[in-house]
Amino acid sequence: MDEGEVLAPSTADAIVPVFLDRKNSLENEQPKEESWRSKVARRIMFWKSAPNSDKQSANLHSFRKLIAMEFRGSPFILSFGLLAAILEGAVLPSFAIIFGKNFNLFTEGAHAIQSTTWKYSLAFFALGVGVNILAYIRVSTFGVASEKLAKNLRTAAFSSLVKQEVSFFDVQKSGELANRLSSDVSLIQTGLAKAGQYIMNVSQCVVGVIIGLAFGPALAGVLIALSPLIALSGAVEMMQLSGSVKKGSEAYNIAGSVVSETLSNIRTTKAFCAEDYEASRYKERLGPVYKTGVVKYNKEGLFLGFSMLTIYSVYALAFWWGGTLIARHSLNSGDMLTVFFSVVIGFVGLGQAAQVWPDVTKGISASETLFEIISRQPIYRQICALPEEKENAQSIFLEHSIEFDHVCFAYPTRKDAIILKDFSMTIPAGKTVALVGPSGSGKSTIVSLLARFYDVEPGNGEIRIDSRSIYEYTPEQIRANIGLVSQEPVLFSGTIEDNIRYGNREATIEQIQAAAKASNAHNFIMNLPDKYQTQVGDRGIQLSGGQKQRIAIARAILKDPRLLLLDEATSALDAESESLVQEALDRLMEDSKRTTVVIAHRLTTVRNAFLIAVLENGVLVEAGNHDTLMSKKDGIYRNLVHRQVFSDKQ
Ligand SMILES: Nc1ncnc2c1ncn2[C@@H]1O[C@H](COP(=O)(O)OP(=O)(O)OP(=O)(O)O)[C@@H](O)[C@H]1O
Repeated sequence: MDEGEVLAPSTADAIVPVFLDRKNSLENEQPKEESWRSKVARRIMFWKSAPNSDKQSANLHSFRKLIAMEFRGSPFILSFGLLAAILEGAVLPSFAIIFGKNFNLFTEGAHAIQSTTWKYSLAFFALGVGVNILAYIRVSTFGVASEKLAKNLRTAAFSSLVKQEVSFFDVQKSGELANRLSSDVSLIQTGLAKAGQYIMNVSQCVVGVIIGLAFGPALAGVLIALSPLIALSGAVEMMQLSGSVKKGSEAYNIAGSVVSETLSNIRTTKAFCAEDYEASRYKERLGPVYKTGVVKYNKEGLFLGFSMLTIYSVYALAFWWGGTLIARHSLNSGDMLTVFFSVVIGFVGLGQAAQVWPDVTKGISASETLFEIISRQPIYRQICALPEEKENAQSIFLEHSIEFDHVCFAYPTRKDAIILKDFSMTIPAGKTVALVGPSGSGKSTIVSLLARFYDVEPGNGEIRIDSRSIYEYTPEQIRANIGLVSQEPVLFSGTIEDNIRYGNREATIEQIQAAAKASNAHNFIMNLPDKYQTQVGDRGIQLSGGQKQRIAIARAILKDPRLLLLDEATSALDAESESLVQEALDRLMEDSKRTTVVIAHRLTTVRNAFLIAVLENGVLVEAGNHDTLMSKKDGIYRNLVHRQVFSDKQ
């Protein structure tokens, strides 16, 4: 196979799946003749989710997956529930048979009533006991199965979500995704629970109609012929109701956004004394919710009344026709009542089935969007090395250098804005390299490319680690060797110990304390009432910026990474915190096995770096150590340093 050859997904038997939607750039790619490329035979494979051609087939597909998932999870429970639902549905109209027979008995005189009526009473009681047991089995089995399904779906969706590439989250709103896990799964859960009722109702309808036809086809036929009328009135009522409910919830969603926005930004609201303003904004948006509610209840009353009128009209006709048949001796009174009640109970079942059907379909369509998340494969660039080369790549990491070779990069969401322009730089292993330059010049972008948060498109330059393309490693292999401390240290709710342990989940408490000591965090932690067991609050809100930063550094120390990425780790701190954090960082950078890329706003913190790279608008404009760059008359770095010294003095 030629170097740089691209295999179609069907022919590539990739070791690691690769996902990239960059057809255009591929077409333009001109593979360069480079010696490192000949070291490994490799293939590039591209994968893209096949678009769903047809909504209905997608729904059906998701439904099948859902059922398969459910049966895999709890085959016994659900089969048992299904059987119970069918039997329960059949029992309900059967009552009409006993009712009809008992009625006929009442016309046969006192002796017959006294000697036989207890049998019918017993039969009624037996049906009651049967329905009781079957209803319990149906509700509990479908309920348990739906809980189990919800748990499985949430787990699968969440683990798929966290595996997606970073650019996925640039497009998708995290709130919306979280909402899917909550509301879509609830819809599916309700759908499944209601499916039990639906099956029971359908069985009730079928058995009711069969009994009716068996006992009095002439009457049952008329009732069945009128059933579309009942169904139509019920459907109109349902459509009106669901339309109003949708409008109501849409109106409330608009109002509800004020609540979530205000509560999540409560500090800003308070700082601007905007509590009353927000309250009145909420009240104003609740206006349409109220109006929709008024319309909804008026319509509900009107259509309920209309549907009741239709039902009673059908009853009236049925009794008139039933009476006529009795008068003609075509039907006895008991059978007339059996037919009437069994068919009516059947219709009631049909009506109830129609009512729960929207919940079932909502569950099915929610499963479609959820399965989209579950089955989505992350898109990233991967060059698959031969197995032995791959193994080698994992065991040796960053022994020589990192090279950026004519890298051009634009973010996937803003393809027309080129952030890095023909950027080349070599970072020797074991050294500290600083990136400086004005805001927006692309410093953090370089860190993101190293952490494989984003990938450089083929043909737009290369990033190499020890002369091997960074894309021969999987993102996980790279990240396992990286420690990232960012400007905004992110802590998770939990204890301080939990947060430091994030760097190495196998670490002992002694190792955690050693890391905290090295990051100058141990002393402040020991002064807290619960020490390492102190809860840091949501996103670490109960700690100061400097404290959070030192915990983030302890986390990075515990990981003991080969490559340390410090993205303005001290910029938001006061002088005292900064010196404590800087001290911790210096200690972390000291390790001769560790390579460090540091972005620093304060240039005093990077003067000891082996190499300082100055960026402007994504272009490397200067590079060298502090002394070399300071010796350059009118040098950009020199000017930046002078400007900063001047502003510090002021
Ligand atoms: N996820 C993203 N999607 C699209 N554009 C982005 C994204 N992240 C950054 N950018 C853009 O890339 C450019 C470079 O940003 P970058 O964060 O790399 O700059 P920087 O030099 O680190 O800036 P600062 O010193 O302010 O952190 C900016 O114009 C920014 O708007």
